Amino acid sequence: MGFHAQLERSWTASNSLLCVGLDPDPARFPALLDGAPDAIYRFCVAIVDATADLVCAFKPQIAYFASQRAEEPLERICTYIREQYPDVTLVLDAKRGDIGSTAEHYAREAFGRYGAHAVTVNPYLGTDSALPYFEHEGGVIALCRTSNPGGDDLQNLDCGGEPLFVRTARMVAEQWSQHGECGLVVGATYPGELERVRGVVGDLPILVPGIGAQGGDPAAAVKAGARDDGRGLMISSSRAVLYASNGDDFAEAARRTAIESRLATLPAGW
Ligand SMILES: O=c1ccn([C@@H]2O[C@H](COP(=O)(O)O)[C@@H](O)[C@H]2O)c(=O)[nH]1
Repeated sequence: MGFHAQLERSWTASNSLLCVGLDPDPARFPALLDGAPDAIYRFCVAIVDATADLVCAFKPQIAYFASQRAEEPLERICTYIREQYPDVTLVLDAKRGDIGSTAEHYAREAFGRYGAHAVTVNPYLGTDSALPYFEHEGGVIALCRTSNPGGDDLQNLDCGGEPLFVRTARMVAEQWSQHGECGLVVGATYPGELERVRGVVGDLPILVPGIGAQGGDPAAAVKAGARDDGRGLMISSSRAVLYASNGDDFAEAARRTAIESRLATLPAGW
């Protein structure tokens, strides 16, 4: 099943726009996992089990695993999500971008090694850098207007009468989408830009990080970015859910925060 069909299935099954990000930081783990064998895997699986019925997507961020030499646990976590929660979409947050011959390997990493339904990419190298991903079934989610303030440095530069992030959205919707299934990343911290991107990209899915720890307003993100049918968004929160408690109750606390975040991101009428 392709990325878009998988995501529609996830929205139907969960009635949720919430995506939980898996950004495991052992320094913030509860004491019961301190120095424990396989702590990253156990932490992530506990979070996944506690929140899977509340989310449309999980989004592991690869740097948190690679910096801990934990790519092999990440493989097992991805397999676990795919096997135990087939209704949930798996987005690998990798933000790769390189020339085609190297991008081929990034695509094999995301879709072959980790079995992601979609992967985030940096679009800066242009259309040919994305083509190797489209040799696979998975989706390509391009950075468009990132959630950090410094995103303005380049993404808001004038680009022939429109900001670069709008030009990026247009490129993905009009050119990349001819080759395969796409989406975009727009931060919840910039609802005005999110609304503008939705106006350019039609029904394409938008991954929206920036609620929770980064302070984005979930309701404003839904209002700005949801499609007419209320779908179209994966609104992502990582640290606020993962580290809701650093006690033995971390999984229950994560679930409580995920329940609140799901409610805060429910479109009107759902
Ligand atoms: O524009 C972007 C793109 C990606 N991210 C990633 O999302 C999570 C956010 O974590 P929080 O703890 O919810 O702030 C993280 O993995 C980032 O790498 C983003 O924040 N903004």
